[in-house]
Amino acid sequence: MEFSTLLYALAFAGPFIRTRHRVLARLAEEYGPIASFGTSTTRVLIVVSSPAAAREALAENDAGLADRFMPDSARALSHNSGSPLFLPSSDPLWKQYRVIINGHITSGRSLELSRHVRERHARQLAEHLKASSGRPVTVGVHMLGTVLNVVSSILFSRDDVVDLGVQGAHVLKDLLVELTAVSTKSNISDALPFLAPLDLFGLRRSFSKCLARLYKFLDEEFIEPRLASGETHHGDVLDVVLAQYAKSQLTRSDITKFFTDIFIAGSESSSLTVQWAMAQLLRHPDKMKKVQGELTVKLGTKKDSVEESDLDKLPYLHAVVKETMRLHPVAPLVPRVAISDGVSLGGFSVPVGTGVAINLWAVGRDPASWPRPEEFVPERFLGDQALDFRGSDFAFKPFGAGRRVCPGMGLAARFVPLLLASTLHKIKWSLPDGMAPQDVDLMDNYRTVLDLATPLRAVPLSTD
Ligand code: HEM
Repeated sequence: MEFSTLLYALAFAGPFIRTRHRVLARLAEEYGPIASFGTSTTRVLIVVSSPAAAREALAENDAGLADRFMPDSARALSHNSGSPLFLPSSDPLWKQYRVIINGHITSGRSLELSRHVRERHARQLAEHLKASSGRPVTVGVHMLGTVLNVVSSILFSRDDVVDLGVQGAHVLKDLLVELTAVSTKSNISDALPFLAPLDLFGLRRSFSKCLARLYKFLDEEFIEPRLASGETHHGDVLDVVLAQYAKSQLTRSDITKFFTDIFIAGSESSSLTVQWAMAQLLRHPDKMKKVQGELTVKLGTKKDSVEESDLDKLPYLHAVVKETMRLHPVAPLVPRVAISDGVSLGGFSVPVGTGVAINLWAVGRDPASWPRPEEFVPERFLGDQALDFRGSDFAFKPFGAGRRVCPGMGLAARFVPLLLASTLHKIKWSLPDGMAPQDVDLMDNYRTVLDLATPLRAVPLSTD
C-alpha cells in the first residue's frame, strides 16, 4: 500500500477525469492490486484492481463495505435520504426498495409478465433500423430511446416516452446524460469533506438544478397524473409504490427519488452495453459474421422478429455480450465505503469512512485471469467452464457482488441480448463515409458510466 497526495490529485482532477479507470489501472500496475491514495488531510481512497482483491472487497468484506461511497453531489436536494443507490444498507427504506425491485421488476414472475413489453420494443427498434436502411444512424440514440420506453413501460405502463422516429433532444434522455456528466466532474468536496458546505466548485448546485428538472418531469409526466386519477390496477411498479404510499410506508418524495434512481441506474447501463457490443462487432467483421450466421441458422429466415425464447439457442450472441461486459463494464468503478471496524484488505486494516473503489475495468483485463486481455475474443465465454455473471469467479463481475449487487441483473441479462439480437437479425451493418473496421473508435469516456468517446454511427441494411 502506498500513500501519495500527488497521485490522488492526478487520479481525481483535471485532464484525467475522463480516463479515471485507466489512470487507476495504470497506478495499480505500479503500486499493486490494492493501493491506497490520500493523506491524513484528504479522504483516503483504496483502489482494488484484481479478481482476488475484488473477492476480498466484495465477498469477504461484504458487510463492512456494504454502503456506497457518496459523492457530495448525491446530497443535492437531500437526494441521498431516499435513494436506492446511496441509502445505507442498514436503512429499512433501502431494504424496502430492494424488495420492490426484486419482487416487481426482476422476479421470475415479473420478468415473464414484462416479456411482451421487451419483445414489442425490440421489434420496433428493428423496424426503425430497417426503415433507415442504407442511411447512417447514431446507434446509441435508438438504443437509449428503446431502453427508456421499456423501463417506463415496466414502471408506469407508458411506452411512448421516446418517439424513435423523431431524432434530436428529448428531456428524459438529455437529463440522464447530464446528471451522470455533472456527477463525474472532480469535486474538491469529495477529497476534502470539510470543504463540502462551501460547494466551492458549484457542483452540488449544478446537480440540484438538473435533479430538480428530472424530479419535475417524473412527477408531472407519470406520478401526479396517476395519483389524481386514483386508478390502481395497471399492474405496474407505480401501482405497488402508490399502495405503499397509501399505507404511509413511503413518502411522496421517496417515490420520486426511487424512480429517479431506477432511471439513472437502469437505462444507460443497458443501452451502452449494446452500443459497445456493436462497436466491437463492426471493428471485428469475422465476429460479426459469426454472430449473424448463428442468428440465421438458429432462427431461420422466415421469423420476423426475435423473441426471448429464441435466446437460449444463441450461445455465441451471449458470449459476445459477456466479452463486451468484460472489456467495457458500464459501471467501471464500483464505489463503496468502510462502515465498520474489522475491514481488512491485503492484510491492512481499513479505517471506517475510507472509500473503496473496485475497478471492474482493470479486473476484466487482469492478465493473470484473461489470456490476451485486450483482445475481443467472445470464444473465451463458450463451453461448459464459461464464466457467468452469477458465478463465483471474481474475474467477471460486471454487475458487482454482495448485498449491493445490481438488483437489475436479471432484467439486463434478458434485455441486453434481446436488443443485440434484434439489432442484428435480418439487418446487415456497414460503416459510413468509407470508414474501415480499424477506424471504429473504441476509446471510452468515463462519466460515472463508461460511454464511447466517439458516438457510434453505422449503416443498417435490411435483408427482408
Ligand atoms: C447492463 C446492464 C447493467 C449493468 C452492467 C449494471 C451494473 C451495476 C453495478 C456494477 C452496480 C453496483 C453493484 C455493487 O455495488 O456491487 C449496479 C447497481 C445498481 N443497479 Fe445496475 N446494472 C445494469 C442494469 C440495471 C438495471 C436494468 C437496473 C434497474 C432495475 C439497475 C439498477 C441498479 C440499482 C438500483 C443499483 C444500486 C444497488 C444498491 O446500491 O443497492 N441496473 N448496477
